[in-house]
Amino acid sequence: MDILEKIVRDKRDEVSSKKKVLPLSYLVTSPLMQRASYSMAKAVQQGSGIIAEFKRRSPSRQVINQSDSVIDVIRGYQSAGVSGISVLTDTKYFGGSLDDLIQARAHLEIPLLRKEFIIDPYQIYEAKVFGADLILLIAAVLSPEEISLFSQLAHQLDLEVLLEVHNEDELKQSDLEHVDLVGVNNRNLKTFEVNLETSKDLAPLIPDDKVKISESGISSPEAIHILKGFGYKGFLIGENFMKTEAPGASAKQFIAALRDEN
Ligand SMILES: O=P(O)(O)OC[C@@H](O)[C@@H](O)c1c[nH]c2ccccc12
Repeated sequence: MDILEKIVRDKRDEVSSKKKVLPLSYLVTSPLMQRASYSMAKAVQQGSGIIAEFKRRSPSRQVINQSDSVIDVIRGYQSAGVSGISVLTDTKYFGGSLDDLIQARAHLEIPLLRKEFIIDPYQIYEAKVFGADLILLIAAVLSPEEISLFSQLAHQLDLEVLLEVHNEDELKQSDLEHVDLVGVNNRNLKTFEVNLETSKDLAPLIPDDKVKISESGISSPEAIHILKGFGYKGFLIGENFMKTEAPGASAKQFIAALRDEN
């Protein structure tokens, strides 16, 4: 069993326990379901394009940053001029939580992505209630039918959809009708290998009406410059900022360097 299969197996158990404690009917009737959302698709096209991630640890790197609080980091990111924020909500493998998402929401006026392994509609309602503006759907763990159903549900809840792919087959098999942004993950979630060529190779296969996002392993303004040449508008960056002393200040420097290049 590879790591992705393990994560998904644990996620199914987690979701089924949660439903017993907080039934879907409670989420659906929450007044928070009516909250207006920010558009990541618009934000990345109008701003720096950087989507900065709050990430304490990951299966490929046990300690990235265990000391900074979510509020300090995302406030720093926001004032650095990022277009949006991503918060991991998986606890077992990434050390995140829904509480991180709630805290982030309370301090942000820019789009917020719930970074999660979504395998059940329940988690999409959760994303809405706990403050996200968009959800991630990972093609490697969903059937084409699930991608279609989950993305329709997200739109009904006024959430945008970022569909993550990392090869041609995943892209071709996916129903993109209700997908707003297509993210190419440069990290293979099964082997953890990172290769920016993945973004370059898949770029021409992504339909023009989808906002292109390049995810993972991005550590220099030069890389962004190259990816922009392939049509990418958004850039999801976690470790490169989180592993430094001051993630917000690092993001600020990075964005200043980007502007200098243009
Ligand atoms: O820390 P990085 O290499 O900059 O990567 C960020 C983000 O792309 C990565 O955390 C990620 C991309 N897709 C995911 C799916 C699940 C968990 C995490 C991820």
